[in-house]
Amino acid sequence: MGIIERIKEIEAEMARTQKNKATEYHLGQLKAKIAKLRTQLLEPPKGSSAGGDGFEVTKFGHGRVALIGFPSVGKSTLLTMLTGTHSEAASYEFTTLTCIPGIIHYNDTKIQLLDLPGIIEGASEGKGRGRQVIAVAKSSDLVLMVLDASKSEGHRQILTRELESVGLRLNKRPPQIYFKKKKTGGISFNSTLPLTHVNEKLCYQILHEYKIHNAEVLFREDATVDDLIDVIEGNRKYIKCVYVYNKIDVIGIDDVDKLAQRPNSVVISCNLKLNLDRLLSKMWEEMGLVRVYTKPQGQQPDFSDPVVLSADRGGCTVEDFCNHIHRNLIKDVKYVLVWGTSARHYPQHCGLGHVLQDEDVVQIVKKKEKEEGGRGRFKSHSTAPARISDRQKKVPLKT
Ligand SMILES: Nc1nc2c(ncn2[C@@H]2O[C@H](COP(=O)(O)OP(=O)(O)OP(=O)(O)O)[C@@H](O)[C@H]2O)c(=O)[nH]1
Ligand SMILES: [K+]
Ligand SMILES: [Mg+2]
Repeated sequence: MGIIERIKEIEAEMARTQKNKATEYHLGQLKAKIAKLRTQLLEPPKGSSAGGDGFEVTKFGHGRVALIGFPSVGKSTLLTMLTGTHSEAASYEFTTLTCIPGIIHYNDTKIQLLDLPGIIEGASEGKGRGRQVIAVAKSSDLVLMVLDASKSEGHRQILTRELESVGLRLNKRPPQIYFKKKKTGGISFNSTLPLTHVNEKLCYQILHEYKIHNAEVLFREDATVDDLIDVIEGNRKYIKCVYVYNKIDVIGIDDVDKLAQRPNSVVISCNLKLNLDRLLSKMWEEMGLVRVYTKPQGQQPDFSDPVVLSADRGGCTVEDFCNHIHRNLIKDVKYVLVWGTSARHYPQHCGLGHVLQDEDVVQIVKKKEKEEGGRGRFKSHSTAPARISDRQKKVPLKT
């Protein structure tokens, strides 16, 4: 029997089993069995080079966003509208057969947008190009799940299930469970608060299923069995998702209103160019990019070319900022001056651990420079600011 059939069989057994106190251990065990099989399913078949027939697209820009959705919901139309790169759109399904990258220029940053073939139920098990599409989703910083506003809400659930079954977790943060395998000592099970979903025995049983007999487990939140399995598997990818309801031109205003009020959702119409600005600003917000402008001593900051940092990827501290400019810079830095929302007063003297925020301006004071009387060797890009916000106007030239 193949892995998919075995998963189906266990799912059927779970559906048959009544949920109660007496069956919770058995159900937990079955969940762990399915999780193990799904992980097996993700491993590339023996003898094949990993991801050989995937959609290899080089990462570009400050972040990557993937368009995921059923066929003909308008993914390609949207890519063409937002990036200016043409991607063929037509009224028949599976018009797009590969991955097509475009670039969104927004807030002085470049974001790579990827158009992809439509996926359908069963994608995670290899239907259509589902596996390749999902692999691209996994490599992204944000998923835009494109939905047809006139179609059933069930599509969103089906797609979410497909993505979840391959280890993607949308709009969730990693469970607050500390888990560490040990060589000896048995299982130590602790929690910092009362648990309502998992007890010691259930935890043992799940670990037993994974043949783990020595480990430290500490629950820091009232997590579920599924959370515990996610932590044990350790290969989950936590990714943000915005639900994009396209084609609102074909539904009534009341329905548009309802969809717009759903969490993490944006309603748009590509045909009528409705609400695309809102989509872009939501996308930007969710990506959590932090633009930091460098200010050479005695000059205007360069407001056209920010250093772009991200809390999720690489971090946003002064140290991360310095490493971004040059990997050897850090050892010469004495302190930095910071203007912007992260500063308590202007300018604030900050150390390497200071966490920067979007649109901060930073001047680096080097160890040597100070001794030499502050002659800046720091690279200046331009003196003419391209765009100055009110906050940025407060940065004095002289400093
Ligand atoms: N009414 C309406 N139709 C739209 C809108 N956006 C796209 N369409 C139409 O929907 C159809 C499918 O658009 P595509 O962009 O090809 O959709 P897709 O999701 O890329 O489709 P596949 O590549 O086949 O998965 C086309 O006929 C588009 O003209 C919209 O806002 N409103
Ligand atoms: K299409
Ligand atoms: Mg398409």
